[in-house]
Amino acid sequence: METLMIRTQTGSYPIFVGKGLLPRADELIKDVYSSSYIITDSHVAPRYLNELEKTLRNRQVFHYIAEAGEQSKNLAEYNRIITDMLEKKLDRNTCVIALGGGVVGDLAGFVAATYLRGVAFLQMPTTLLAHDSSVGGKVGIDHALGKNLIGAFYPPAAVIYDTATLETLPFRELQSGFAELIKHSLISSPDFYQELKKAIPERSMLTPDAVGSFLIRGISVKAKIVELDEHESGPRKFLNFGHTLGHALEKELGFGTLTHGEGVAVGSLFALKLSEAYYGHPLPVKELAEWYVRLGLPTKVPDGLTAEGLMEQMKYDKKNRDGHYHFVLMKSIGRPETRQVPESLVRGTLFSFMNHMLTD
Ligand SMILES: NC(=O)c1ccc[n+]([C@@H]2O[C@H](COP(=O)([O-])OP(=O)(O)OC[C@H]3O[C@@H](n4cnc5c(N)ncnc54)[C@H](O)[C@@H]3O)[C@@H](O)[C@H]2O)c1
Ligand SMILES: O=C(O)C(=O)C[C@@H](O)[C@H](O)[C@H](O)COP(=O)(O)O
Ligand SMILES: [Zn+2]
Repeated sequence: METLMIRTQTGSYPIFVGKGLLPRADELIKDVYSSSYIITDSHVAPRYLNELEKTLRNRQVFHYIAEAGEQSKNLAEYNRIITDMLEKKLDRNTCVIALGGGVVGDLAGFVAATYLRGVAFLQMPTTLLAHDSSVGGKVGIDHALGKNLIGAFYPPAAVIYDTATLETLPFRELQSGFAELIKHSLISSPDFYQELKKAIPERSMLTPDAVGSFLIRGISVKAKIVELDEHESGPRKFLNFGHTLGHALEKELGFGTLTHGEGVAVGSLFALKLSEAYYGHPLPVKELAEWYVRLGLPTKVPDGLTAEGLMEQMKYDKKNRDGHYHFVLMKSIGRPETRQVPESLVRGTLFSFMNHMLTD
């Protein structure tokens, strides 16, 4: 097991990473609560819920199983969970445990942040993508008008990441999580990016064991940025690289159609194209696109979407200010910057991005 401590101005918490941690959850959770309330989903529950419940046998343990998928990250599901907790008369000495991927983590975290004005929260991630989502305290739900528009910063008391759970992850979810790991490499260092590309050049090499060796590195990139700027007034925005278009694609296609990582992959290519247009020098867009193709990740805006629809949707991005688009751009790999980008440049680059193959 490896342990990373994340220390911010508002507190600190451990991130435990290793195989076989699920049965050790009770030992790793230091505090004792009157009740544990596990929030999980319909794919994770049959595999891991029983195992977790058994380890928490000394407490009153409840669970809630949401339908798997992004469609559950909304106000209706949030309301059902809060109602269930209230009906069970759970008090403030309750610990909400998120057992699952980023959807469960974001939803359960928002429940924990708001139930009786806040109760303890624990993250137990089970997807590769959740190496990102379980760390840093961003919790929230989607609104019909856009992604993650309702939420809070609410750090967990601990993250317990049993990487053995990645063995049962569908391959598409491994690809999706890998896109966020690539993002962590892109925003941090050309060396990390090249090492990752060399180790996992294509889909047949993308296995839980292969990514396992880079997990701590990815988590460390995230943790260091969060330590500097927990509430996203500055450098934390870099973690949002590729998300402006990515989130718009997820929403416009209908939540759950594209995985989050697939959106981030296409969004990252667009952000690089926009960076080329903004700075006026070439960047390795084709190289990244070719890597995504070998990994089986998308590189294009899916058919059926319009540039104007996406321009409109990107207006909901939380980085924007005073009606202007703000993007995370890349001067070169490992050198992200947040910039206000003129609407005409965003529109022109988007039209061209939608009408040309990057890999030609
Ligand atoms: N809070 C943050 O900082 C942050 C960061 C990145 C992404 N996110 C959010 O995370 C969400 C995406 O997370 P995700 O990709 O983990 O999606 P997810 O939670 O929907 O999980 C993906 C799929 O895998 C299944 N699954 C999970 N663990 C499994 C396992 N071990 N074995 C078999 N199946 C398993 C789930 O049931 C689901 O069908 C998005 O809503 C995104 O916005 C949040
Ligand atoms: O932790 C962050 O900060 C991130 O931006 C990480 C992203 O990968 C993640 O998808 C996050 O949920 C996006 O946040 P949002 O503020 O753009 O909704
Ligand atoms: Zn993300």
